[in-house]
Amino acid sequence: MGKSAATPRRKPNVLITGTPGTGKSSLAERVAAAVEGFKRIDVSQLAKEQDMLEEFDEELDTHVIDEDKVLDHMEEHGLGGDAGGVVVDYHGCDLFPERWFDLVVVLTCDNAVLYDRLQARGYSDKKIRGNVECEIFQTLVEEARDSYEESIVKVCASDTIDDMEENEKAIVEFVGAWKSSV
Ligand SMILES: Nc1ncnc2c1ncn2[C@@H]1O[C@H](COP(=O)(O)OP(=O)(O)OP(=O)(O)O)[C@@H](O)[C@H]1O
Repeated sequence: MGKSAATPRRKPNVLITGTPGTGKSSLAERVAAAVEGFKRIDVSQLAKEQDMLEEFDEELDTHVIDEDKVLDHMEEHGLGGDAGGVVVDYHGCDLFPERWFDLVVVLTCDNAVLYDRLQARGYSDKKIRGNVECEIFQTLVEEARDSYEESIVKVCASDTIDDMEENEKAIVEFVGAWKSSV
């Protein structure tokens, strides 16, 4: 993964996105554990903990986050300053300011593998179908490419534990190679 030094951040900020179940939380946890001083923000978890949820969306079978509140909170807690060193994971990417991130990793997964993972979570058939369709249509890949500069968007397979280890290694290397522009 190439280095981008367009910002004065001392450490890069990394966004991990992808369809639910592709492995964002698992990878973000590993990265945060592997890089000293790196902080993780799981956006869904944050919205729940800080009571920043809007109504329950019956159609999507999930809570909708209050984006304005979540973004303000994130800006104040690490994304707004020059320190950097935040790894964020969320199943969306077009809500965040483009300037926040130096690397955007989109995880993808084989449809059958994803189906099994979501079924193992006890999701309804409808919710599984919705998410697998999201993966088939490569919705998050397109959203990331529409929202961020092409050179910082990396699409990575996340089918196996080997993939996860490889993705972790690539992100850790990217962070290690980072040099601030000031
Ligand atoms: N690359 C992988 N290889 C094998 N299993 C994986 C991989 N990535 C994730 N898993 C497993 O798949 C399940 C879902 O992973 P995880 O919770 O990290 O996904 P997620 O993308 O963060 O989902 P959500 O958006 O719903 O939070 C977990 O049981 C995890 O252990």
